Amino acid sequence: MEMLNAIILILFPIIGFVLIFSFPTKTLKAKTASPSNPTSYQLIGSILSFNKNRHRLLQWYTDLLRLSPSQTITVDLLFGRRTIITANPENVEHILKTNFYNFPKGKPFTDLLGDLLGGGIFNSDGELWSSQRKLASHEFTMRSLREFTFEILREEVQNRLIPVLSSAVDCGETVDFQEVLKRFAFDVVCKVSLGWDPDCLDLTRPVPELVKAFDVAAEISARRATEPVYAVWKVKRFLNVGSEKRLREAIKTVHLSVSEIIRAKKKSLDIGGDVSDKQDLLSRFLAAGHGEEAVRDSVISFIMAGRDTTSAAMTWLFWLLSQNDDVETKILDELRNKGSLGLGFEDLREMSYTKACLCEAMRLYPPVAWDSKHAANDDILPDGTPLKKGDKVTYFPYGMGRMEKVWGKDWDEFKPNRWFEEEPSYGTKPVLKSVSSFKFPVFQAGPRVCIGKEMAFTQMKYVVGSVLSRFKIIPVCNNRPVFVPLLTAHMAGGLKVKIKRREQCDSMYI
Ligand code: HEM
Repeated sequence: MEMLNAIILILFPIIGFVLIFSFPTKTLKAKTASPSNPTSYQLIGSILSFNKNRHRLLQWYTDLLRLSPSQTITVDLLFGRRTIITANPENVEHILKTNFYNFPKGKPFTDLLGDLLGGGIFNSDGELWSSQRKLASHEFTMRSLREFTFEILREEVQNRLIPVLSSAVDCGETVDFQEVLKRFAFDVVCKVSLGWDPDCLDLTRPVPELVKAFDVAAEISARRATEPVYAVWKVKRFLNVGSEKRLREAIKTVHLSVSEIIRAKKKSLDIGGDVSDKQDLLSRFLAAGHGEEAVRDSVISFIMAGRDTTSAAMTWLFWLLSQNDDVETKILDELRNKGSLGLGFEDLREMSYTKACLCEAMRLYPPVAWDSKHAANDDILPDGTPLKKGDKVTYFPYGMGRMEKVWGKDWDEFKPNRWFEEEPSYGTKPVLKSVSSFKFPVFQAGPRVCIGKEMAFTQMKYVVGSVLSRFKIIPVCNNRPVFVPLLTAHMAGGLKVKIKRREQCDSMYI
């Protein structure tokens, strides 16, 4: 086996080199728009251009989409799957809603995450997806889940997040705020999904093995998609070498740990258990009679979907606020009118300015930068772009948030006011605009819209409000941070900050 590994490892780059350089490649070529010709740009055979831009795909695609008359491009790579990338809201509506059944995630996508997520809701199509969606949607509309989640948030913020930040103030430490928010979100999503507390917000303790395993598994699974030749990761997986070997080990840790938690939960449910033990998603799925493996896949999907998304959005918002004092002051004004005993559920509903800030941060830095489906049959997008069965079709929230045609000339400004019907003025209750989810598909849209959207806003408003009313967050470095996409986006190198206590803290709330 060792010998075989060595032979393939030597042969693979050679074969790759020959494949890439033995075919003529063309650089970007614009097609003239006409009714019979799609109004999209086409990149033909340009594996070299792809490779050259591999480290800056977000920017490359965004620039090309701006040049395209209908904000749609077609990438045709030699040996690769044809990919259509769109930032056009009408196309997005067609893909995510109007012709939803023609755009499943598809096997090429579910293969990438299949080892980790199995047939969980996040990684399935058809009947397998639909039955999980029905059950989960039912649970997510239940008041009991909302109350349970809010209680978890309150505990995690009051007993862990605030003390961690207070101690950083007292010691004058520099803190990686992205890491703090990630650990916070992991605790919350595990408590909601599994009824299990990983207790990882304590920065003095090493990151728990399960958290590390989730990080490794998510990162390597996502990197599979960026291999220029799709088969590379499959060969590595077959041989169990390199990153695929690390992935296999990480997935084993995740599966074993979650299975152990499920067995313990089943035992506690069998013997009656405490009622508070039964409010998490795991207990709800077990009560619905699903098998152990199906439940395991489902809860892992929820953890994956809910763990880094909220922390990514908040990390970027805190950075944007540090650059926009006037916006931060307006959030503080909104908080000033809230009760003295901490934020309540009703207070959160009224925090429309904070919600606008979150939306504006996610417009520029969406936690899920792009997302792909695969055409089940030939089709034509509303802008005239033809699709063949099997084509990869990507809608692109990152590019959409940066299109003048979608957001106007001031698209690059951080302007929460754009989310209101009218400029909010002091003393009046601002009304949020209803913005099409196909223009802002940060939570996806249509039948597969993010199931945790409301939970996410509750969590983010609660954290932003609780932190800002007590502390000023000051980045130690003034450079613009780098946005890294992967499965969920993050800030390269984290967000290193100093934290100051606000003087008026006591007069706001505890
Ligand atoms: C800012 C926070 C969040 C953002 C931006 C976000 C975004 C998204 C997006 C873009 C999708 C579609 C992904 C795809 O189909 O490939 C999705 C799906 C999903 N999200 Fe979220 N999400 C967030 C928070 C959460 C939270 C907190 C949870 C739950 C704990 C959650 C649960 C899910 C689930 C279960 C799905 C799969 C839905 C389905 O396929 O039917 N999300 N989310």
